This record gives sequence, structure tokens and C-alpha cells, in this order.
Amino acid sequence: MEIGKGAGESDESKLWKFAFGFVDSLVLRSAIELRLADIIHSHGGGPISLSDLSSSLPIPSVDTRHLRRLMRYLVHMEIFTNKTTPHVDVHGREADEEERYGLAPIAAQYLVTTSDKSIVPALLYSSSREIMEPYRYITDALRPGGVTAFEVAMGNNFWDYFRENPEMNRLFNEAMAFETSLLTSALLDHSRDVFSGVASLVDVGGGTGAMARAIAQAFPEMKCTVFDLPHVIADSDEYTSTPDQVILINRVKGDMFVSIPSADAILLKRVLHDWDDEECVKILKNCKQALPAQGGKVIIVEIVLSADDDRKPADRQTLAFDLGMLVMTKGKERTEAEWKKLILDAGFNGYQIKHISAAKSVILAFPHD
Ligand SMILES: C[S@@+](CC[C@H](N)C(=O)[O-])C[C@H]1O[C@@H](n2cnc3c(N)ncnc32)[C@H](O)[C@@H]1O
Ligand SMILES: O=c1cc(-c2ccc(O)cc2)oc2c(O)c(O)ccc12
Repeated sequence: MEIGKGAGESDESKLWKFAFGFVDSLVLRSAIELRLADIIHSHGGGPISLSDLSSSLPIPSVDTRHLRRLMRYLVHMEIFTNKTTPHVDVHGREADEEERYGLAPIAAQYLVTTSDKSIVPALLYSSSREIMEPYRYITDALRPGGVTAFEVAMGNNFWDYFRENPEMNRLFNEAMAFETSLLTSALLDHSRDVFSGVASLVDVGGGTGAMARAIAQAFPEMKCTVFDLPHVIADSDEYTSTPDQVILINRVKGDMFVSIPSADAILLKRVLHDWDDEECVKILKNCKQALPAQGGKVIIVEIVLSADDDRKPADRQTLAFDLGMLVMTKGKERTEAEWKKLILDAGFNGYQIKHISAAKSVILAFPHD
């Protein structure tokens, strides 16, 4: 313990933790690549011996002493559990002690790929080279002139890179759809009034249509359309079926900076935070053009930063999202005053904000009185 410090962590150990913060994400990635949670799950949830685990891995050979060290770290992260039991040899004699591993609750819920709550696509995406490497160039993103850290690291802008890399396009779309699945019930249960009575809706930048499908399922009379770039729409399914319903949505390819299909309501979920103010005003003006002459609304689902967030570092996740936008795109998270300015600059008449979950809000922008 440092002199003058309480019983808490020393400043030095805090700094070491920051310095090696990437280790946890990459160890988790290795656990996913090795399908450790799936193997233990298919072994009845464990416990499974180190030798059985080792012989079930999707790689041809492994040094079990190395695997044991990886498992030791994952047990420390509380992803897996471990027990040491005496190993009995073929003659019934007690030989060496043998490590056995089980799934901790977090792995059983989120890391088994067949679980409804599997977070595996989002973890593979966020620990990919394409997403980790740009963070090494944050300093470059501070220069005036608009080149993002992603462009410096990957040699292309974020959206064009995905267009040219189908595997990353698929991973990004899957990660976005996973994020949507976490928010769907909060959005539909707590904001039913926002959608009820709407005859047609276009989800602009709606990815592969996870949200449009959830809305179509909750409001079967509504004509729902997902609108996105051609390579994203090409990665989406035409329809999905539940045991009692076939959910059909329209899928339209296009560019929101050019024009947007007409509808009573336009949804923009986590789209505007990818763009600078001038680009957001352009997108919002195109949305306004797509709305009817009377009524209509734009439904924006985004983070609304509290005005003094830079003095409240407790909400680190929100600040990390904002930095993520700085690193990947030309966007940012915004305060209510910043949202108000964008909406009014795009020619809308009024707005209303509803808080829906810890991180997200619904901002309704109305074009007419
Ligand atoms: C951060 S993702 C959000 C996806 C989805 N709305 C969600 O919340 O999961 C932003 C989306 O905007 C789309 N996008 C980017 N540029 C676009 C453009 N010019 N026209 C239409 N969509 C675009 C991307 O392909 C991507 O699907
Ligand atoms: O690069 C990203 C990553 C995310 C993301 C991935 C997985 C999660 O569980 C949460 C967020 O979100 C992004 C996003 O919303 C965006 O507009 C651009 C890039 C990313």
C-alpha cells in the first residue's frame, strides 16, 4: 500500500491496470476462438478435465501447460470456475491432482453460442484488429482536417472499409443487431405511443433490419421498411418467421445523403452519432422531405449526454462510446442543446425527448406545428 493511501488500490496498480486493459478483451477473444464455453456446455456444463478440454479444442494440438495458464486467467476473470480433484489412475491409485473447469453464470448466459443472449458476435467484432488498431491512432484524430483514426490505421473510411470487407461487414451488422436486441423491449414497451397509429415507417440506416422486424412484429398493420447501403441490405434476410407469424419487411438499398423513401415516420437509431453537425443537418433535411405534408415525425434513438458529462467521469461507458465515434467515424454523442440545434437547423418545428434506458433516449422531431 502506498504511504498516505487508504486500503484501496494504489495509483501505481491503477496505472498498470490501464496499461494492460487490452489483455482482458483479447483473452476473452481467445476463449471464443477456442470455443471453450461451447465445449464445456456440451460436456453438461462441466466440470471438464484439462485433458478432455484440451482434446476437444478446434485446433490440432495444444500444450496443456499453456492451456492451463490461459484457463487460470479466465477463472480469475470469473468466466469459468475451477475445482481440483484427485485423479485416480487405472489401478485405482490416487495420482496427480487434476483441474476441472465449469461455466461461471456469465459464460453460461452470454458466451455459449446457442444461447439467446449470446454476445459472441459483438465480442468478436469489438476485439477484431480493425476495431482495436485505430485506437492506437487517437492522437492523429485530434488534428484539424477531419481524418479519423480509423482512416489512418486502415487506409479507408469506416463505411467503405466494410463495403470492401464482407466478413467485417457481416460481423458489424451482427454486432449492431445484437445491440438492437438489448434495446428492443425497452423501446417498444416504454414507447408504444411513439409508434402506435403510424401507418408506415422507414428505418434509415437500419442495418439488416432487426429493429424494423421487431416493430413489424409488434405492429402488424404498419408497413415497415429498412433502408441502408447496398452491401448492408444484401446481408439482410427477406423475412423471418416466429412460431405464429411470418414477419415481412421491405428492404430498400440507397444513400440517405441522396434521398430517403417516403413514410409517416422515419426512425434514425444510432445513425446521427456517426456524423458531424453539417452531415446530420443534411440527413435530417432529407428525412423531412420524406415525411407527409401534414403530421409525420422523425424518431431519433441516441444517447443524450447530460450537459456536465465531462465533469462526471463515472459514466465511463458513455464517454467510451463518444470516443469510439471520434476514432471510427466523424461523429459524436450530443447533449440536449446540441440535438435541439441540429433539429431546428434542419427546419423542424419542435422536438420532445423521452428517456428509455440507462444509456439511450428517444428524441422526436416534428416538422409541423
Ligand atoms: C451504427 S449503425 C446503426 C444500425 C442500426 N440503426 C442500429 O441501431 O443497430 C449505422 C448504419 O448506418 C448505415 N449507413 C451509413 N451510411 C449510410 C448512407 N449513406 N445511407 C444509408 N445508410 C447508411 C450503416 O450501413 C449502418 O447500418
Ligand atoms: O464500432 C462500433 C461498435 C459499436 C458497438 C458494438 C458492440 C456493442 O455491444 C455496442 C456498440 O457501435 C458502433 C456504433 O453504434 C456506430 O454508430 C459506429 C461504430 C460502432
